[in-house]
Amino acid sequence: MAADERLRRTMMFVPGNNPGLIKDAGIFGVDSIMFDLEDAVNMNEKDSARYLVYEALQTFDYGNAELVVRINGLDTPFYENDIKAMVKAGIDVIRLPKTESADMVHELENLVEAAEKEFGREVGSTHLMAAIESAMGVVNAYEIASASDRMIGIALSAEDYTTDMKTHRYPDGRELSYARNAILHAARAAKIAAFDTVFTNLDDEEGFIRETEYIHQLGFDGKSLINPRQIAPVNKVYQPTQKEIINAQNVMAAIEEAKRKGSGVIAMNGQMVDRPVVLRAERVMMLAKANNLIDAEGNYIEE
Ligand SMILES: CC(C)(COP(=O)(O)OP(=O)(O)OC[C@H]1O[C@@H](n2cnc3c(N)ncnc32)[C@H](O)[C@@H]1OP(=O)(O)O)[C@@H](O)C(=O)NCCC(=O)NCCSC(=O)C[C@@](O)(CC(=O)O)C(=O)O
Ligand SMILES: [Mg+2]
Repeated sequence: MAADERLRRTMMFVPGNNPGLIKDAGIFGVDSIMFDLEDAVNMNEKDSARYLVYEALQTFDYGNAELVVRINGLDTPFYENDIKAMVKAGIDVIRLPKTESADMVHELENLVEAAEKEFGREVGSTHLMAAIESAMGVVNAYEIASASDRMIGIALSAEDYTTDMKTHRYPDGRELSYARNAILHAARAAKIAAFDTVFTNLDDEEGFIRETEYIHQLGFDGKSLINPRQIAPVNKVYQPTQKEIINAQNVMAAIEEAKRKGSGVIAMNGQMVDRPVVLRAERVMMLAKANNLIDAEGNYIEE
């Protein structure tokens, strides 16, 4: 699947030092599995965690999930070995933590390219994403997002970000308002995905759903998660309604008719249907398919 055609509603952290969680990470139906070599792993376990994740990538079948690894930061002694091992293992995406500038993305990209050549991987096949965890990262969000053709997304990391901003996380999320909007605009301008931050109170399901509805409304592609219990609520929020699916089907049919008539625009029930409307309809159909709401012919399946 091309990197930009994927749904990325759910990207779940899996601590790289926990063999049990690593082994079972594929059973929950998450869109992207993110093995963590950074903050979930103690300093004295950095080498063993890297080895564990490398072996897991050789051994286990994670189905259609996109495989992501969060490497250690560029200010640590670990990141070069992380990059080499993960590229050698054929990881889909490397997530750089605490990204503050385009230069950091360039440094990562150069090392990834060298590793691809060293281990016989196709140059350009390893995609990149950046976690934005500071005021400097937010200010430079667009230059980070557009720093490389390999970039598939940028993510807000609110735990470190709120610390950098000398605040903390509140239930209403107002402290994240500027960062969310800046990151979303940077991602959209660079035509890559935008991921909202983790929600760390596993017992506050209501608060989690409220936050997910809010970031869905803003336009985020999805969220970073810490636990499988968070997958189903996100998918539910991102699930299109029957009305939206039927409208999307009608849009697709209308634009086909327009094409037959040699036009890129047509009216449907008095509403203009053009390229942006079609792109939105295509995304609705993609989400409907992912939620098993349409059959192979694209017909709505009654629940
Ligand atoms: C929180 C808890 C200990 C709770 O465990 P509990 O066991 O109590 O949970 P339960 O619900 O009972 O688990 C039910 C079943 O699922 C299994 N299960 C649970 N979690 C699973 C999982 N993640 N992957 C696969 N499997 C899983 C479990 O083993 C059990 O399996 P079983 O026993 O067979 O039934 C656990 O979830 C966990 O460790 N989470 C990951 C934490 C983590 O990675 N933090 C670092 C990333 S954030 C960060 O760094 C901040 C950031 O950098 C972020 C940014 O950059 O975006 C920033 O600055 O903001
Ligand atoms: Mg962090």
